[in-house]
Amino acid sequence: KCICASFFVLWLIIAVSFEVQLQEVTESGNRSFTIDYDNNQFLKDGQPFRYVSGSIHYFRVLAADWPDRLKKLRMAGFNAVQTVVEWSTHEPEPGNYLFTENQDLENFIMTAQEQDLYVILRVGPYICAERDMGGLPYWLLKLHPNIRLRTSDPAFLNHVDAWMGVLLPRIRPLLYENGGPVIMVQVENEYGSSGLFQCDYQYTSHLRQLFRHHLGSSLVLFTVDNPSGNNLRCGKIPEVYATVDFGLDKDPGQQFEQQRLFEPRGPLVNSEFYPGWIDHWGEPHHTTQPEALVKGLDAILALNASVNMYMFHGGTSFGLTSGSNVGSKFQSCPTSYDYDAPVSEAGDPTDKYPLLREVIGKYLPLPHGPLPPTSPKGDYGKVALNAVGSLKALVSLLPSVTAFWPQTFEELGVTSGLVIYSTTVPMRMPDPARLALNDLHDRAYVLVNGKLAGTLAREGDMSDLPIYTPRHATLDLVVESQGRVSIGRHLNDFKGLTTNVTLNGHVLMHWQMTALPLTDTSHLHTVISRLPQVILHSLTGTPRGGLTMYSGMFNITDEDPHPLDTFLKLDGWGKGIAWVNDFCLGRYWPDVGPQVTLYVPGAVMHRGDNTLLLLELERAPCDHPDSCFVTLQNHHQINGPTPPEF
Ligand SMILES: CCCC/N=C1\SC[C@@H]2[C@H](O)[C@H](O)[C@@H](O)CN12
Repeated sequence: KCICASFFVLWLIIAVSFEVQLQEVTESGNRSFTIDYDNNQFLKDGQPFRYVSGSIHYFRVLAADWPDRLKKLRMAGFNAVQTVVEWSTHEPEPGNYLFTENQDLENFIMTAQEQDLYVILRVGPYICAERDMGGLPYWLLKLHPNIRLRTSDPAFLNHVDAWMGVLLPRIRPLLYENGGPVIMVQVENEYGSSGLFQCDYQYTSHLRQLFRHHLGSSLVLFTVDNPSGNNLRCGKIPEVYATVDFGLDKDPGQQFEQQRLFEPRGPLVNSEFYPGWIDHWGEPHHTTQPEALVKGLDAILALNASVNMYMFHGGTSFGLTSGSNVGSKFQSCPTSYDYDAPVSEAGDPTDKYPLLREVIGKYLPLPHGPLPPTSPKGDYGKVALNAVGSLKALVSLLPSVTAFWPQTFEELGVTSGLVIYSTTVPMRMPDPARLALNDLHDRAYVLVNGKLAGTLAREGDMSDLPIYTPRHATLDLVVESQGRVSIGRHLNDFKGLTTNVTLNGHVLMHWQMTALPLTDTSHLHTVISRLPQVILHSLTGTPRGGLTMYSGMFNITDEDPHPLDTFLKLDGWGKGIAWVNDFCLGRYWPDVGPQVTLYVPGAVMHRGDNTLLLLELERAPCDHPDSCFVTLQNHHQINGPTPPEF
């Protein structure tokens, strides 16, 4: 009798406990994801939950490859994916919203759910991420030249409200409580840590209210800041959970002590644990040792913390979307966003991958199944190229603008690409005359009467180029944007000639400006198709083959239903932009590295004839037709030699 009574009491306790938990979950008939401040943990449906997340940015991977990359994240033992949402990707021009194909954010989120992953969204509006202007659309500078970005400036907030009024209603149905995988949403990005030196609490509080209005009151909102100095003091938003970010060189215990100063209770969270770091053109590729990475992750997980690895898979800044930084000098970011991540830019598991799965397996149940293999790569060999026209000849077919003073890219309505600024030297100058661009953003090729006289760079001395200018000489400045600064006080990084140009101290006026927006090839195709009219001009822009368009064809006869990923090797080429079919692969600059190949996803090619287009700005190995080629090879080279003089 005693035993029966004990069993009954035990059963009763279990039943009541289960009922209480079920009550929590189904009280409002919804699922729940909350913070348990009493036990310093997350609760999912009332049960303790810890996430081990990896960052994959959907806009740095083709939609065709999302299932593969997300599956690799899950099979590595991670249970969540984190991505930033890039405003400029979805609204390239005011009111022009893109949410399809490679910009189909909802599809990415639902694909993650299909791969048994929760989703953590960092919706900005500012995201940093080494993107052009930190993900903010360039047209904010066009519409409001004096705008104060990332503040409560109405010129900024009005557009933020409109953008979030489009984005957040798309996200609400995908929240965990509504049946979707989205468990948390981040407000802004490192607001206290990204060198703004302004703590506009009106701005950050406005964002909190805006997010609550669109996403409801129960969603976990969070911020992230580097936990040094006063960062968290400036970045913490009342009623929004503060998390930190730090790399494997830091002691997790000490870093989380900083978080505890602002969140005395609640889960420990490292929102960005780095397996690599930012690369810049002309610097060595940053890497970390697998053992150190695993040891660092183990130490974080042993503290029962939740963590996101930034990046799990970095992918590629296709097109001209990569940003830049301004430290001691201007530093532009390469097209590859490999980040020495556990899954390489081309989507292959690295030697870090199995080690991470092993350490995560100490804390979370691992999915069963074979580890993903390295995918085969295409070796399509040499592609012969021919010059199709000098840039100057091509540009002569485009509409231009005249103005007294030089205008910026933004004033001309150019997101990214080139602007050719032309003027006539008004008077006879002593030879040589000193050309000064004063504030060049970012790189300029200087031509006098159509002949290259020199190159000026923002990271160099742009204020003293000796040139020989006959009377009434034509001065052309081919100016390239290398990506807007993505962090800090230089975020409003206007591109082009942002101040006056002087020659021996004389201010040059009366400029003709021709924009060459380079976001896709449809524009260039139109121009090139009118080639016969410009064939009279010299085919190449400079004696070394720079400032010239080159085109070639390659045929893919794989029996494979689709072409294989491959890598574009540009031996002997200098610096430029490459397209395959109508897809802009991005900038190349093998002259300075560290990447000397461009990743070419199989999804941008097709069986049969494919076109390859290069806009080469500096030099081409085309003195002889036999040497004028590039190679599509089966391996990537992203830590190539960096010349000391760069
Ligand atoms: C204290 C300076 C912190 C700068 N933050 C960086 S540099 C690399 C990474 C990415 O930009 C990421 O988008 C940022 O959130 C954090 N971070």
